[in-house]
Amino acid sequence: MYKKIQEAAEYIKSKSDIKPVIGLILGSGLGYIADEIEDPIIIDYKDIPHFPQSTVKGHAGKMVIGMLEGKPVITLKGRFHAYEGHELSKLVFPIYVFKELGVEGLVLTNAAGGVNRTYNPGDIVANTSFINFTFKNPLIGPNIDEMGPRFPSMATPIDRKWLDKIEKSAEEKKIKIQEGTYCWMLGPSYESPAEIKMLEKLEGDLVGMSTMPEIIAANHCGIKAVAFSAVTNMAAGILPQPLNHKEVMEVAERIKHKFAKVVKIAIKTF
Ligand SMILES: O=P(O)(O)O[C@@H]1C[C@H](O)[C@@H](CO)O1
Ligand code: HPA
Repeated sequence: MYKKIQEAAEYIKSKSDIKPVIGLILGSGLGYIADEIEDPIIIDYKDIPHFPQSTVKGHAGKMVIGMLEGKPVITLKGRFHAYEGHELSKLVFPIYVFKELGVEGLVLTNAAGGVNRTYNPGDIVANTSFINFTFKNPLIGPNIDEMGPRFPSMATPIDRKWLDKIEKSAEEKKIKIQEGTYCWMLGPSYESPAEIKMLEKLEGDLVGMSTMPEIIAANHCGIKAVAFSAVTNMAAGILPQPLNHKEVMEVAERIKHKFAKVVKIAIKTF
């Protein structure tokens, strides 16, 4: 696997002189943040050796490299989810490619359902802890020793000092960031109301179908990470209406200016 990571990284290096320090992964409907990158180099996933392909609406399948907030960044407009049928190790392939390219900080974003009843659609919530309700792990298989140890710690999944700086700066700009525990579910069906009741009892605050595998890989290979949810809907059963991906995309679109500000603060404060 390490050879494949190196080959992907070599291809990306051949396309851009920029050495990215921060990686961004943009969740459902959140890809617009990459449009603000200056002098962007855009690479199709299909051209990168061994890279998986995006199959979900709102995930463009393009890598964008350039400068944002004065820092060199590499961005994925579109991530990989287990429900698309990707092998679990493929979900985190880009994180290892980032590491190989020299990335030190990772900003993850996702669209999520609000389990915590104090949230509202449109809120931004920093993911401060994670519960794995898939009982699967992207590190299953031979360990990539060049990337990290067989048994990495998940004691501090996100970088608390970095998040403190982001929250302080957001507060000064009157942007509210809440905190919560993100529950990783497999999807692609949204949860049943009974599952959401279970998550509530277990003190989950957000529910989604991504992000945690990327957090695990970042912890494995020693990249500092922060993660933010756009609460696009209240989780199943909290409100009477059924959920749909169109609504998820619409709410992500509605809060795009606020969400983009948070991502830019994250880049600036790293
Ligand atoms: O990639 P993210 O986690 O932002 O996407 C969420 C989870 C599903 O892919 C989709 C469901 O609407 O949005
Ligand atoms: N559940 C799972 N994933 C999601 C949701 C949800 O309610 N909203 C956006 N992504």
